[in-house]
Amino acid sequence: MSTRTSVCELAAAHVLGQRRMKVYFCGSIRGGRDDVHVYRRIVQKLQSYGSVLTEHVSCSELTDRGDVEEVRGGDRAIHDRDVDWLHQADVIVAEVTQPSLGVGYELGRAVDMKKKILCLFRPSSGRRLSAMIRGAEDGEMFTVKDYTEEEVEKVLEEFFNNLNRT
Ligand SMILES: O=c1[nH]c(=O)n([C@H]2C[C@H](O)[C@@H](COP(=O)(O)O)O2)cc1CO
Repeated sequence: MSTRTSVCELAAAHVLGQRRMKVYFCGSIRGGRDDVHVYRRIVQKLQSYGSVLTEHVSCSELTDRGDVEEVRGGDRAIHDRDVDWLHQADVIVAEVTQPSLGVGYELGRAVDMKKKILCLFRPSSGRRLSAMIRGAEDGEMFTVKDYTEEEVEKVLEEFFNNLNRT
């Protein structure tokens, strides 16, 4: 079964046999935790579609030190765990308003893995999104969506409903 078929079928049913859709959520950690309340809202909504591999990114207790204390093996172990999760993921959702080297790296790796990707950006931040993210939009596998915090659940609903049709 191709990755695309699998994503569509999983999105349609939220489950396939015993397997729930796996979502990888990317959000800034060492890049700054200012938007953690938005990450929380996104992850709560994503959990209605499947299991979120990176729920820790949305935890308000997680500081900009990262989860080094929780993960034995330090930064190398965090990197290897997250790349492994990226391989497992059916879909990637990234909040890209707060610039983060780690999120940019994850997105580059996910493109290489031919994953379906949604990037969410809030223009109200006054920031201008990197051309390497905005310019990666391809109308199929890589989507960039400008949004306001109030409409975040609706934007996610639209994206996951469209996965059913593609
Ligand atoms: O402790 C961590 N745990 C972790 O899972 N990450 C991953 C998940 C996030 O989507 C992304 C954040 O990268 P950064 O820390 O450069 O902002 O990297 C990053 C760190 C710290 O860099």
